[in-house]
Amino acid sequence: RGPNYPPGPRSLPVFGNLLDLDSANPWLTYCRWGKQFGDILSFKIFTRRIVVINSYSIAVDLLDKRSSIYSDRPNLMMLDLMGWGFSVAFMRYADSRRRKYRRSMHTGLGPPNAAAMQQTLLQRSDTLVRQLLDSSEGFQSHLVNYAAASIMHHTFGFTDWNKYKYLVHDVTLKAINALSESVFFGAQAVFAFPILQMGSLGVVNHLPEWLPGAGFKRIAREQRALTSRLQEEPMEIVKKQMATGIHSSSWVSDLFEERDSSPPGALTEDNIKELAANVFTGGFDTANVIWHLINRVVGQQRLPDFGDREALPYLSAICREALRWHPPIPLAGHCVSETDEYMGYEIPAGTPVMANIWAMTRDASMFKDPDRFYPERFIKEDGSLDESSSDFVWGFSRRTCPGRTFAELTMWIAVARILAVYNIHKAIDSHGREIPVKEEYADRGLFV
Ligand code: HEM
Repeated sequence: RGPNYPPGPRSLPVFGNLLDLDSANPWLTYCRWGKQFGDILSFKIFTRRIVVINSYSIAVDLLDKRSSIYSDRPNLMMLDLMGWGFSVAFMRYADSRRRKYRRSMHTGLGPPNAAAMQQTLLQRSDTLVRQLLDSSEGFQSHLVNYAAASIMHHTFGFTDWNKYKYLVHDVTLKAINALSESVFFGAQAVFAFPILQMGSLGVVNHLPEWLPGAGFKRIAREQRALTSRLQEEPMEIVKKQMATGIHSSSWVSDLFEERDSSPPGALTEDNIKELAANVFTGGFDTANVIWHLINRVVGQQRLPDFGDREALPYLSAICREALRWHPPIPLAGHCVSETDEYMGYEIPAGTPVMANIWAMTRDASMFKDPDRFYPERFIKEDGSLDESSSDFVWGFSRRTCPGRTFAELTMWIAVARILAVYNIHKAIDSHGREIPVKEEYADRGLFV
């Protein structure tokens, strides 16, 4: 008898449970298994065992309380080959850059830098509201552009969207889409490619490109070209602008100035480049949340700004509910770095552990009538906002989202201003009936 792993479905000899998975919505398969096997379960992709956590309380027990061993990520050679080695999201826990970058992101994108972020977002949301008036059909692309332009503005100081939008559409989004389409057909898919687990670069490099299944070499080459552009090009522009003294101050220009004054531990130029690329590639899911706005109108004489945030808890509740109802990252994949025991089960070192955030959002004991979009659930009896009950949508403990404050501000001001100016209602079909809003994932972000 093998070790006492968490229970799970029977698996086939070669594929394991690969064929059982709904590859577009694996969290739904995990929910189904959860009903059968409990809130902690395990299954196999080929020979690789994966643990899934379906409940918030178990996620807290393991990912929070034992975070020193549950904050790793799997070793994915393929990502390095594709040039994604800069990404904090994929970095191993012990990587010395990880803590440095997270600390710096907290300074640049967290509460300490709220005033600068708010300044940027007021300008960008103003543009968004105007663009929606010019052409409301392009609603979704306006939102993507708003999220991207805000990040570009804050990070690099690029205010002229038309001039720099190629960096988003021709470089960054292409890199993200290619990664999620060609390699990630579901977060667990990375575990499905045994080749991704291969610890040896040498082997990958020696496979001829024409070999069936070796198409990843071509993908990797194309990806490397894009990931290198997305790291180099904006940085070169900022450096040139700084050299000629015409730059607008930005997070990156501040980091360069800090580096030049050389305090101990300052980031190197390579660090700054990688850090900026993290932010640039991290922010796009924000747009999807705003997209899921539902019909509620706030009457205002003027456009709301950040000073109104305290006084408008219902707006914050709408943002919270949008994130709960449709979490942009439905699965957070951690990896356990030491063998652990939980509830009598063994979880061997190196096992990927998936937190099924989507399942937690549908837990009726935490959220009554969980499929209903109902912002009021976040308003307490005294009218104030319930601040914490859905924080898990930002992930867990040492790997929680470092872009949270930036994303929350980006969403809040866009939602506030759109609702202040426009009536939003459900689309109407040809018979004049409302088309219900479906909770579904149209495209796949990096983690989905
Ligand atoms: C609505 C918007 C967003 C949501 C819901 C979200 C949610 C998440 C979640 C669930 C994780 C995984 C946490 C875990 O593994 O436990 C994550 C990681 C991450 N997010 Fe976000 N995020 C959003 C926007 C952003 C933005 C705007 C940025 C950057 C500007 C960003 C940068 C990152 C990075 C770098 C990581 C990896 C952290 C690590 O592995 O240590 N995210 N995010």
